[in-house]
Amino acid sequence: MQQQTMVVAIDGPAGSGKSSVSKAVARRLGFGILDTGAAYRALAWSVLDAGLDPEDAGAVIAHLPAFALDLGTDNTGAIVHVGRVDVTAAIREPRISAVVSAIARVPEVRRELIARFRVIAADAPQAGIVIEGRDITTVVAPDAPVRILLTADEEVRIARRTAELVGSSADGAGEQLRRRDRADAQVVDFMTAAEGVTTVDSTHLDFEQTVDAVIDVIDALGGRGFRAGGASDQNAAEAPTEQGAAR
Ligand SMILES: Nc1ncnc2c1ncn2[C@@H]1O[C@H](COP(=O)(O)OP(=O)(O)O)[C@@H](O)[C@H]1O
Ligand SMILES: Nc1ccn([C@@H]2O[C@H](COP(=O)(O)OP(=O)(O)O)[C@@H](O)[C@H]2O)c(=O)n1
Repeated sequence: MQQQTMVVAIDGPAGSGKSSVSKAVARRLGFGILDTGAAYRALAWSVLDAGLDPEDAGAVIAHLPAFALDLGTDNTGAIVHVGRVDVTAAIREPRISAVVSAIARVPEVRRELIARFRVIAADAPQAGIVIEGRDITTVVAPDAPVRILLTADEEVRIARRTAELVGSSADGAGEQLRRRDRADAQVVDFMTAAEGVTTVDSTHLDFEQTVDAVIDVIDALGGRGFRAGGASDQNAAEAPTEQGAAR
């Protein structure tokens, strides 16, 4: 990862608020965003679109060279294209959530997408970028100056995710989220903070409070100073290890 681009790395389970909170944080700081989950989802979409079986790792790997991903970093709502098709909305459909973990567990897929993430982050036009996913703090950008694990209790995450869905797509959303977390956790540990990673628990925080808690961590680590001049103008304070957890 080129360090000219200030990186804020955020990991967490499904429904913890990674993409919505990251976007709001990025908007406040004038940073870009990189939603890595959107890339895995776009690959799942592309595999289905090509009529391939997402459980067939060999077929998925063979499909990678043809996978023309264009992942925007604009913090007002990153657009996702596969080739010329805008898949921004389609990749959120339950049929994609149902198969994405099978694709994301293939090591060759992870290697390829991580390489693409590094290029996108390094080429981002903004001074900084918030990269969010499952393995950002540990694998994609372990040297990022700001690394955060965003968590919330499972019932709260399910309630937030279900509230977004309408009608029949809400049915079974909780069970699907649980199943996906279980499958994903076999590949990377995103439930416990790695060394040097600050936990923000949003269980008892509303959306704005969560955004504030993340910004507080960034400020405590001197991350905001990168905004103006490309280098931190604050002394990196000792990072808090827990933020935002109401007690
Ligand atoms: N602290 C919070 N309080 C209430 N709702 C939240 C909070 N954080 C996120 N949300 C909402 O929860 C839903 C899931 O968030 P999302 O950003 O999609 O999570 P993730 O990207 O981790 O799966 C969204 O509707 C979002 O607006
Ligand atoms: N860094 C990442 C990000 C996502 N993923 C995979 O991509 C899927 C979709 O990620 P997402 O972040 O869009 O999921 P939500 O948390 O938004 O529900 C996850 O369920 C993982 O299987 C991953 O393996 N590694």
